[in-house]
Order: sequence, then structure tokens, then C-alpha cells
Amino acid sequence: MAEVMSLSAFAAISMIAKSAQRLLGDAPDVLKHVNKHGDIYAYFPKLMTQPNEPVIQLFMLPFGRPWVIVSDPREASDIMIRRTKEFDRSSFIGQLFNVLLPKNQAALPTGDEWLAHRRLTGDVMTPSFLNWVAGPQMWSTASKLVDLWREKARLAKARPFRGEVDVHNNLLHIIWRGTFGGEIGPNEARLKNLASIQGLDVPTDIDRPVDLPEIEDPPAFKAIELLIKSMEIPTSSPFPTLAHWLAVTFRRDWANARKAKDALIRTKLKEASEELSQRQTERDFASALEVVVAKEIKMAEKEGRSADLESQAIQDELFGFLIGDSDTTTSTMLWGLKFLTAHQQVQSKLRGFLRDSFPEGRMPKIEDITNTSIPYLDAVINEILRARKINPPNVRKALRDTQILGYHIPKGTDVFLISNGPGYIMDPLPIDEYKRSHTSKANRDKARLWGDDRAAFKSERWLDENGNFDPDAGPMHAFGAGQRSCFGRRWALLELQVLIVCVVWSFELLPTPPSLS
Ligand code: HEM
Repeated sequence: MAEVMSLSAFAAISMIAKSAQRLLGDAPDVLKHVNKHGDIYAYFPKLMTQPNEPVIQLFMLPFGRPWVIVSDPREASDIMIRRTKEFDRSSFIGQLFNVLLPKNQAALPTGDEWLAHRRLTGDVMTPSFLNWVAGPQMWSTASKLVDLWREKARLAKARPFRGEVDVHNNLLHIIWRGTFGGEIGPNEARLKNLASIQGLDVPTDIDRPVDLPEIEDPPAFKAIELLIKSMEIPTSSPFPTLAHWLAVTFRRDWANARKAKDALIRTKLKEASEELSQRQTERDFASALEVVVAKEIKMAEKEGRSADLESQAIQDELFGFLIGDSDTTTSTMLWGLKFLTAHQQVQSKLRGFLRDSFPEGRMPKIEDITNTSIPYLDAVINEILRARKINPPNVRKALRDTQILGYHIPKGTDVFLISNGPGYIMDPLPIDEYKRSHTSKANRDKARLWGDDRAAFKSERWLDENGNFDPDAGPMHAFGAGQRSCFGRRWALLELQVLIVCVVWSFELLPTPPSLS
């Protein structure tokens, strides 16, 4: 365990001792972890337990400000929900978005411009758009995933096969279709390809995964995937904006992908402007893009200006749906499949509730899913979101000199509120009540915290004594909290609902051998 020391400039926030003696601070260890495990977020909880304190600092840039990492559900809620005059969206997020979508709401500080973006896009998250437009698209893609896995299961003859690419492709397809309308993914062609194969040689060892033939993705799909992947560059570079700009400007395939994306969005915007006249009611809209274009026309009329249907704001908001959705829902769904496979009793209990709720005996349709309340399904989804070990932090910037749990936080500091560590899925770290902010103390009674079973995957924790789903049973900050919480939360929850219902209804997810788990 690393030795811990304190710095006088940052009164008494703990740091890892060896980092203090290096010009590059913690960056080498963080990069080592990223190279080995592929993500930075699972690293933070491990760090918290080294000094065993709920607030630590990390030195990521030579001569740069340290990052402050906090792991405590009560203070995190307090900062995100109540201390909004002291903390706002961090410019760290802006650095990630600067190159590809600088005018997306996620990159904007809270204020009039951000609010105007929320107004412009808000109708996409209404129950009528979600249930009547996006939901049916989600369901038709989910049922294609079921067909694809049926073919794979037939060819694999009871051996395991890889499914993560299928989850990723289908979720990207859903968000593309919901955002821009039309097909983009390779699903249909993949399915046809597998259906045309009579049989394959499979390994004699029943635990060895089968390699199934794949086909190449269409160019537009590859371009979008490449750009989404490029968002990893600023996350793992000490010079985020510069590194990202260099990559998407000078690497030919990435530069081409960026041009293809811009051209595709402009074409879609032109098509939408022409088709809007045929939309009589909200239910006739074919995509989020049409909803946003219609809203821009309405807002322009109200404000007495001419509508700008190809503005940077519209383009960045729409592309932001793809960025906001792609990795987050894919990783949640993959964690979900992993948990349901590891916890067979949860899977069969969920299947039992589905069979009882939809007694017709066929896979439930979208209207069945949206019109039926199944508390255990909501509980399972929330537990998956809570228990994911890799969870991006919610990052805030200090707007003035302030304090967190008694530590001095200078104006401009980026504060990373993690929700996959102590207090959430690990034992809480010791905190003296007097160190909490006055708003945190005043709201102490409202804070509902998890008990000693917090590390376990236990869906029942989300149900009250009458079996009803209780969304406030305890802390879960996978979507952040407060005014800057996830804009796409409702979309994501419906998407997870549809996919989990279709998959659990159609398949028994059998335990995988330890080498594959
Ligand atoms: C399981 C899926 C998802 C997870 C776990 C997730 C998580 C998050 C988190 C943690 C934040 C930051 C919250 C904060 O700082 O308080 C966020 C913001 C955001 N998310 Fe999501 N998200 C998901 C799906 C989506 C989807 C489907 C969309 C769009 C269709 C979306 C669009 C956004 C946008 C635009 C923001 C920025 C909001 C703002 O700055 O005001 N997200 N999301």
C-alpha cells in the first residue's frame, strides 16, 4: 500500500507519496492502468483506499492543477443538487468535446445558452416521442438482435459465442435511427449471412467459444464508429484538445470520417426540412432530428428571427446523442448480461415476472413493454447501473474558493465525484459529521444510504416492503444528479428495458466457464 503525505498548498488533501516526487505526478500510473485495463474509471476507487480518505488529489499534468477525487454519496448529491452556485459542469468535459462537438450542451456552462439547447432538444425526451417513435425503433432493432443470436446459437451448437460486438452494433443502430432516421447498421446483412450457413465445425471442448463468420460494416457505420472511438483520445491525453485535433485533422481515415459525418448530418437536415410539412402530429415524426428542426422553427418564430436549420448547435446536439448514448448504454447492457449470467436466480426470477406479466406466450411488443409496470425489471436495471464497476465520474468545477469535507478547494479545480467506490459499492470511508457542508448536514435525514450488503448484486434493494419499485431507495449516480444530470436518462432506461425484456424472454443466459467470465 502506498505511503501517504500531504501538501501545504492544498491543505491536507491526501496524495500518493511517490507522485509528489515526479514531474509527471500520477499520470504515469494512470496511463499504465489505462494501457492494461483499457479505462481510467476503475482506477479511482482503488486509489481512494490507499490513504483511506474520501477526498484525494491526483496530479495529471506537469504544472497543472491537481484533480480532486471525492467518493461519498451524501457530499456528491449535495454538490450536484444543492451547491450549484459553487460548482458547475467542468471544463474537463468541454476539453473532451471541443474538437468534434464544441456546441453540445454537455460542454456548455450552466446558463442561457445551455438552457436554450435544452429547450431545443427537450421534446425528444417526452413520453410521446419515446413511446411512439423511438420505442418502436428500439424494439424492432432488439428483435433483430434476438434473431441474430438465435442464428449464432444454432451454429455454435451449445458452445459460447461472442456477443459484445452485436450489442454495440445494435445500440449504435438504435441511436442512429432514433436520431437521424433510416438504417445504418450491418444487422440485416449479418443476419442474412449467418442464416445462409448450414453448419460450422465447432470445437470439441464445449467451453471453447466458437468463432463465427463476420462481415464488413458499411462505410458510413465505420466512419461514425471511428469518430466515437476518437473520443478516447482526449480522455487519455495530458493535452486533450490538441491531441484530439491532431488525430482527426491529420490521420487520413479519421479526417475522412469527420468529413463524412458532417456531410451526412447536413444531408439529413436538408431532407428533414423538406419532409416536415408531411408531419401532422408528434407521432408522425420519424427521428429526433425532425423534432429538433421543428422546434427550431417554432423557437425562431417566437423570438422573431429566421430559423437556422443547419446551425452548429443543431449539428452538435444531434451528433451528441450518438456520443452520449454509444459507450454508456453498450457498457451498461454488457454489465447487465454479465450480472444476469453470474446471478442465475435473478435471471430466472426476472423471466418469471415477464412470463406472468405477458401471458400471451409470444415475445412482448413495444406497447406491451411501455404499458406494463414490472417493479422487478426496474429494480434489476437500477441494480445493474449501480453495481457496474466501471462508471464514469460526474465532474464539476469549483466556481470559487470553497471547501469539500473540510478541505480547501481553490476556484477552478476539477472535482471528480465517483460513484463506483466507497459508499456506493464499497464500504464508506470515515467522515466526521462536522466536516460536511451546512446543506449536507441540513439534509441528513433525507440521505438514504446502502447497508453492509452494498457490494452485493441484489435487485431487491430497490423494492419496498410492498414490492413496489423505489427509485430513491439509496444512492445511484450513474446518470449524475441535479440540473446537469444526464439529458438522455429516459431514453437510456427505455432502451435497457426493451433490450433486457427481449433477451431474457428469448434466451437462457447460461453460466460461462471462468476463463470467459
Ligand atoms: C446508460 C446510459 C447512460 C448513462 C449511464 C449516462 C450517463 C451520463 C452522465 C453520468 C452524465 C453527466 C451527468 C452529470 O454530470 O451530472 C450524462 C450527461 C449527458 N448525457 Fe447521458 N448517459 C446515458 C445515456 C445517454 C443517452 C441515451 C443520451 C442521448 C440520447 C445522453 C445524453 C447526455 C447529454 C446530452 C448529457 C449532458 C447533459 C448536460 O450537460 O446538461 N446520455 N450522461
